[in-house]
Amino acid sequence: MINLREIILGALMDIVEEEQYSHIVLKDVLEKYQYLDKRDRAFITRVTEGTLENMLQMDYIIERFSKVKVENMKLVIRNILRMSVYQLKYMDSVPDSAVCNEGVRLAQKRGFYQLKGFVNGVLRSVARNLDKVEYPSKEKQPLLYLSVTYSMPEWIVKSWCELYGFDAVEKICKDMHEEKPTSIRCNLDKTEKEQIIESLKEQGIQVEQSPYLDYALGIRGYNYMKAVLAFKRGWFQVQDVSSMLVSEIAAPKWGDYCIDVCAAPGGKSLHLADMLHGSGHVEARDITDYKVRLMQENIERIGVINMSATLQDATVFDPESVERADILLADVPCSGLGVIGKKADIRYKMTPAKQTEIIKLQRKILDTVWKYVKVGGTLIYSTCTIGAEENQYNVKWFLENYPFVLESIDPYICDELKGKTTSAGYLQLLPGIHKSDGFFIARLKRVK
Ligand SMILES: C[S@@+](CC[C@H](N)C(=O)[O-])C[C@H]1O[C@@H](n2cnc3c(N)ncnc32)[C@H](O)[C@@H]1O
Repeated sequence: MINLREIILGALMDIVEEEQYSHIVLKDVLEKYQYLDKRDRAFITRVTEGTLENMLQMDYIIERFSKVKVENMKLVIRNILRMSVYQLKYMDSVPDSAVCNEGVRLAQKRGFYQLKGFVNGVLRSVARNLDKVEYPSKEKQPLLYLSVTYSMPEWIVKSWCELYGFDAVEKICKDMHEEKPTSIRCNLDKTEKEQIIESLKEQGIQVEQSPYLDYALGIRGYNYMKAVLAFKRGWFQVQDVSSMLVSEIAAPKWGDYCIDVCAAPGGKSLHLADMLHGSGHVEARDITDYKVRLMQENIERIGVINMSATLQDATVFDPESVERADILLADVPCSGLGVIGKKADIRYKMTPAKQTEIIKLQRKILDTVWKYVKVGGTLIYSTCTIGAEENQYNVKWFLENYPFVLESIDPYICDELKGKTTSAGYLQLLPGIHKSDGFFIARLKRVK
C-alpha cells in the first residue's frame, strides 16, 4: 500500500537536503505515481509545495516547542516535523491526530525508533498550542517579521528592503505566496488567439487575459500540460509575460540574425523565431547536451524553420560569431530570486557567496559575447532576479568597459510599464508591484 506521506518525505529530502530542484523532483514524483487518483496527487503536491513555501515559518514554530534547534536535528526528523506542522497549520481537512500519528509512524519507518517520543511530543504540543505561538512583531523586528511570515531568508529581505523599502518588499513576498494561473504565449504564426481560447475552453480549461501583451494568456484547471490539445498542436508555449517582454524589447526585424547565448529551455528563442515569421535565424545555444536536445525537441514539436539549437559554452570565445548578430540575447544564469513564487526552494539554496560567483559568471559571459554583436546591433541583457547586484550594477559595469550605450525601451512596451528607467533603457519588474515574475531587462546598442 502506497503511503502518500512517505512519498512527500522522500521528495522533501531530495529537494531540501540533496539540493535537487523542486519542480523537477515533483514532476518526476507525479509521473511515477500517475496511477494515483487526482485527490492523492493533489495532496502530494500541496503538502510538498506548501512545506517548501512555508519552511522558515515551520522551523520557527517547531523551535517554540523543541529544545533541539531545527538545524541540529536529524535531517529526516526535521522534514517529518516540517511537513506535519504544515498540515496542522494550513490543512483543516486533515485531523490533527492523524497528522501526529503519521509523523510518528514515518519516523519509526525510517529507522528512528528512539525518536518516536520526541516527534510525538513536539507535534502534539504544536497541535495543542498553535494559536498561542507569538510571531515576530512587524514594528519591532521588521526583517524577522518578513522572514518568518513569508519564509524568506533574512539576508534576502534585508537586501531588498535596502533597495525597495519595507512596504514594497512585503508586497513582493506576499505575491510570491499567491497562486497564479499558468502563463502562456499564443503562437500567432500557427493560429489565431480566438481558436486557441476555444480549444482550451472545449477541454474545460479556464482562460484569462494577461496584462501587458495581447497574446499572453493565463490558464487554470488542466491536469497534464501534455494532454492539452492546443499545446500538443504547438499553438502555445508556457512562458511568463516578463519573459515574453524580453523578445518584445529585442524587437527583431525581418531577416535579423539572432544569437541567444544562454537559451535553454528555449522560451525566448522560440519567441524571437516566431516574431521573425520564418525569416532570418535564431541560434539558440546552451552549455549541456541535454538542454540542447530539449530545445531541438521543441523546435520539432512546433515545426520552427528559422531556429537551430547548438552546444556552446558562452564563456568560451567563438571567433566565427564575431559581429554576426543583429540581436544578441544574454539571458544569463542568475540567482533566480524573481521566480521564487514558482520555485519555492530557490530562496533556501541561494547564499550571498553563491550570488558573488554568479555575478562573476555573468560578467565573464558578457565579456566573451559582446563582440558577436554587429556595430549598431542590439544586446539584450536579462535576468529573472530582483537585486541590483546582478542587474543595474552589472549593466553599469558593462557600460563602463565596453562600447555600448543604453537605448530607451519605451517604443516596445505598453504605457503601464513606462517610467524613468524604461526611457533610460531598462525595466525591473517586481512581483506584487507588476503582474508578472520578477525580471530585469536592459537594451544596449553597440556603438563601435
Ligand atoms: C535563465 S536560463 C535561460 C532561459 C532561456 N533563455 C529561456 O528563455 O528559456 C540560463 C541558461 O544558461 C545556461 N548556462 C549556464 N552557464 C552557461 C554557459 N557558460 N554557457 C551557456 N549557457 C549557460 C543554463 O544552462 C540555462 O539554461
